[in-house]
Amino acid sequence: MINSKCKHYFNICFIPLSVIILFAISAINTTQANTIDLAQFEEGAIGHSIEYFQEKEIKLSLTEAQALFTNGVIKSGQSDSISLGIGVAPAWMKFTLVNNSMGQLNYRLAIETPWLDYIDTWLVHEEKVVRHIVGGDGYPFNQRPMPYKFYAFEQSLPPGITEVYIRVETKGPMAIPVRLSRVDKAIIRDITSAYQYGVLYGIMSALALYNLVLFVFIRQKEYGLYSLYLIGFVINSLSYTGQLHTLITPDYGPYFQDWLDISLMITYSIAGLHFARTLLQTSQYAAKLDRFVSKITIVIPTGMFIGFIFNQLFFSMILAFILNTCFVILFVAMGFFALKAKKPFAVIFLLSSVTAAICITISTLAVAGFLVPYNDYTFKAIEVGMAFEAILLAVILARQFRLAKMDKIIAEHYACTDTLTQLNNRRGFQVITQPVWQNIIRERRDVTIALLDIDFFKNINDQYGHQIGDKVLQQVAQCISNASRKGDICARWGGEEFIIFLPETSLTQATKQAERIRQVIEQLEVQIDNTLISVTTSIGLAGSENNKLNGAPLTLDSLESMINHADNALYYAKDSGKNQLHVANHQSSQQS
Ligand SMILES: Nc1nc2c(ncn2[C@@H]2O[C@H](COP(=O)(O)OP(=O)(O)OP(=O)(O)O)[C@@H](O)[C@H]2O)c(=O)[nH]1
Repeated sequence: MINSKCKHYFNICFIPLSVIILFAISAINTTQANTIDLAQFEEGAIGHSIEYFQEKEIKLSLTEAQALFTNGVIKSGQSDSISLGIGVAPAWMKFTLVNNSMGQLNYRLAIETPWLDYIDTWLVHEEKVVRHIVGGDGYPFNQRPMPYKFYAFEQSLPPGITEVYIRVETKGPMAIPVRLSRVDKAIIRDITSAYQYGVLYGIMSALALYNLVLFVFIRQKEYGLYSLYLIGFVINSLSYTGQLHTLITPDYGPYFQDWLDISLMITYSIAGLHFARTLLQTSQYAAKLDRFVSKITIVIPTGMFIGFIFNQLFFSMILAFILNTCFVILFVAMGFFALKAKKPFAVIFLLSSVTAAICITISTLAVAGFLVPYNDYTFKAIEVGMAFEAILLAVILARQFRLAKMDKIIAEHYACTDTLTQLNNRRGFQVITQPVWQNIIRERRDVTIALLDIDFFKNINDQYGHQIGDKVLQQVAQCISNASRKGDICARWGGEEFIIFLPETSLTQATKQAERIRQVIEQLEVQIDNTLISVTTSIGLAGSENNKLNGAPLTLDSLESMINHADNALYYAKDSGKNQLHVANHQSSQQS
């Protein structure tokens, strides 16, 4: 017991731990030098090589900033991404590039967060400003240094020393991951990145679409919410990685883009939380948590909307970050509660949510420049984690779908089966015979109905008791089933009465068949302790000859009248002394 529990928890922790180790290994490739020697530098984040300070109140000119870099209090970058908080004063950064070769070297400089509003870069060579590059998402797309998802520009660096000064001003999070790459390397990285995002978004979009189709046809909430969650995440990811604004909303301006970013951020969180509530049915065993989740998805968006009305981006942004953090924590919490309540799929859900939480934390810390190094792997950890989560959640939904289908099949089976005899019940008989009947009419075939009733059954009940009566019913049903042909449809019609539907059988052929069954039952001996009980049956038969019943061609409605004819024939058989077969159409009886 303990072992299997340990195994469960080990499973939950193993994959997230592997992910952490992977990222820790990837962290080794970081830049440490203060001055960058281009002969030994092809590409990478250069936060460790940056010196920086923040403006106090007055906007500084380049000359004033240069003076402060020489005489003022400056800090050295301690991580790959310089991170200073949300809504803080503009930052100045400086680093030095050394080209010891004889010729020009082509490099690209990129700041890989798309939400920095105003970025100015000055390249100073031999104490002269050789280029001033203006950009940031505060500018329309066509005014940016290059048509790229982030602030980026390319430059031929002459032999000697080039000092780079960057000023960044933004209302959003001041996370500044500066990356320097040789242009050829940057292009290869762009292509690789496009493929990686293509695969990630492809998987997630396919899952979203598939579940959307399921939702449209099945109308079960969790499929729709899951789909919304994934679509929301993909669009949000496109937006915060700058790709959405490059492709669709390039010229809508920073105001639109900022509000779109935070709206998308909460959309997928809300859909995700409601999806988890519905899937895990938390209201049944974690009512308080469930209510909290519901409330938070109403209160925070309302607060953000009020912030929007009063144009308080900072306020709404903080609320969006709170909701996003709650989303990660609550997802895991719901998984734990579900595991405690022994809900099906809780282990898989917890595994997926813990992995996603770890990956989201890795990406957030990497961009914030805290503990986790900033690199391609750590920046994309969030997408990898979410894709992993999306696949596991899809597995849960698929298994749930299969179980629901099996439940339906089982329910249908029970609805159509007589529990005592395991033959079809009246409903089962109607369900099964309906398509066969249609086929018979279409193909102008013959069919016969036999109604069987156990003789003096009340006496058996009275003499031996109801339980023994049940046993007799079971054995008679077994006899009928065994003696019938493969295509015949047998059912318990009610009480001690049975019906057999004999397709492709004319009345003449069926008479022989029914007589055989009557004889088999007559020979049956049900053993109760030391007593042997014998029973007989009376049988009424009605059927078609040359696809006609009483001279009229069979129609869709003739099944009911054929059963009525068989019932009348049975009555006649009973009335004529029982233990005999009577054929309705021929108005004659056949005495055993
Ligand atoms: N043990 C048992 N008895 C049942 C069940 N369903 C119906 N019966 C009994 O079957 C008996 C049918 O009695 P009757 O309709 O008088 O029929 P009969 O005694 O067979 O008389 P004839 O049909 O005229 O030969 C009743 O006593 C019912 O209670 C059942 O599921 N189990």
